[in-house]
Amino acid sequence: MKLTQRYRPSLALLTDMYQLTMAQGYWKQQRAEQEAVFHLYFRKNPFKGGYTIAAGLEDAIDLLQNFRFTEEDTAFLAQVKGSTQEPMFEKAFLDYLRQLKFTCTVDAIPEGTAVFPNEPLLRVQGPILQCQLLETPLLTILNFQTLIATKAARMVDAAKGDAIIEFGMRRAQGPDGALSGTRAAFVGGVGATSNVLAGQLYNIPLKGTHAHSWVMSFDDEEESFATYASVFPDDSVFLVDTYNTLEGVKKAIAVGQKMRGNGHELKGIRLDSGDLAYLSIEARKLLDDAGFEKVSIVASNDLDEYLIESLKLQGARIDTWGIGTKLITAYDQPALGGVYKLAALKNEEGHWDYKVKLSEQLIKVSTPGILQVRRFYDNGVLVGDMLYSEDQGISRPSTMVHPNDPTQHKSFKESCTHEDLLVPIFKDGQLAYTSPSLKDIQTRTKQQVESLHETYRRLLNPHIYKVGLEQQLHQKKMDVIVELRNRAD
Ligand SMILES: Nc1ncnc2c1ncn2[C@@H]1O[C@H](COP(=O)(O)OP(=O)(O)OP(=O)(O)O)[C@@H](O)[C@H]1O
Ligand SMILES: O=P(O)(O)OC[C@H]1O[C@H](OP(=O)(O)OP(=O)(O)O)[C@H](O)[C@@H]1O
Ligand SMILES: O=C(O)c1cccnc1
Repeated sequence: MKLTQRYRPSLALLTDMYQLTMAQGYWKQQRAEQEAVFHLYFRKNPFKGGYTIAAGLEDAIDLLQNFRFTEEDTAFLAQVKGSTQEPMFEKAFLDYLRQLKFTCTVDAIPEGTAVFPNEPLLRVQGPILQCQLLETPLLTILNFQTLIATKAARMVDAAKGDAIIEFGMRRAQGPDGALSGTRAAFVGGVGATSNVLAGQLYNIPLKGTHAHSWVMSFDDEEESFATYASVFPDDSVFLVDTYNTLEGVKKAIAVGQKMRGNGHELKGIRLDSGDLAYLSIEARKLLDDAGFEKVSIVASNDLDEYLIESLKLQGARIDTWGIGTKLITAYDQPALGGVYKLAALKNEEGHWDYKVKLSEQLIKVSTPGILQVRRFYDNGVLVGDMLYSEDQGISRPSTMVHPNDPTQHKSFKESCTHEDLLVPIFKDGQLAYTSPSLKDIQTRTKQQVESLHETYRRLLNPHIYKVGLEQQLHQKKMDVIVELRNRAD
């Protein structure tokens, strides 16, 4: 189900107040329709990782498609007061908002694509007033989902083909954190969720076991398993650690034998405490010795990609990883830090003026232009991304300049293929894109991660993937920086 169906048909007020005050400023200056280009990008991969997985575009599209100010929205804005108790917004401006139609052209990198710092995930071109209002909602959607999809992809990569179930709702940052977090976790590659509403809204497979309370509500642990099995004879995964884990496993086996006698098979056991390597190895022995080789071992308890990697190295016999807190809260990085920056503005002669936000450090100076990302592949493996401006084109197709050290260049072999990553989403306000199914997006994530060299995938000190600037773009950026610095002096 779409974002606007979930909350309200118009999400135009889902923005920061300053976007609206600036909007009124542009309108008053008769600059509301001045053509602008903004880019949404982040500056650092999250979790000290080597890559990021783009997510959230489908929700962003829904928001843009339904972008309009209703009577109710402008009525609310009409009664917002400034410090002198006068209305903040003029009636004529609110009338303007009321008749505003979304007319921007939007290009974006499809969900499930591996993306890197400083490249635009999304580009908005259109009247500056509209572009400006969209900054906050686009960031709120794309920052969070991209963050969670990346966390999930890292866990999926560490699990090396084992299933992951997302268990995070109870620890999520509120109901929307749980819903869009579960969606993004699925984009990142988890196979199922315990979140029933997300299952309904996004068609994500539902899975679950039972809690300690079930076992504790009986006088006898074995009876609790047997009773659960009588209710779900073909879908029983017993939580065995309420009292003594290995004794719990033996009781699960005893119930499994009775189930087998009735023509049913125990599906699994879950470990939720203690040394998960030792206990899973011992549990596996007990299960195998009793003829339950196919019973899977689910583990949970504050897991993340590092623990998955470590437990695997320790020889843990875990088949399915149940992950809650550290996935849904993006532990230990609570925000992606994506930004949305003005990059070009059309002047009165109809030419683009390039815009940059200066900073002491070159890495933090935004890249101006109407940017596109050209990705180069060597035999299907990603080898580098070149930012170029669509109005300038590309002068030296196979060489790019290091973004923070112009003395360094990177060249691509003649045999490399390439692809431009930003694809048309809206043309002059009209939708020009069909979102793939969530399952197809998940498949894309898997293929993208697999096409990254393993040095970018390792958890500790991964290699830095190269994102450079096309020659003319680099030159133009330097010219603009020099001009701005001269003006500022
Ligand atoms: N073999 C292991 N190597 C590294 N970490 C492990 C191993 N086994 C379990 N862990 C992790 O260590 C942490 C231990 O958690 P904790 O201190 O809560 O202990 P516990 O066994 O869960 O105790 P409690 O019964 O209080 O829940 C968890 O994050 C768990 O996933
Ligand atoms: O550990 P997480 O990655 O966050 O995964 C979710 C946790 O939620 C449940 O525990 P909770 O303590 O809420 O209840 P329970 O252990 O009594 O079932 C479950 O047993 C997991 O341990
Ligand atoms: O089904 C489970 O085992 C489950 C669901 C939510 C949280 N922890 C565990």
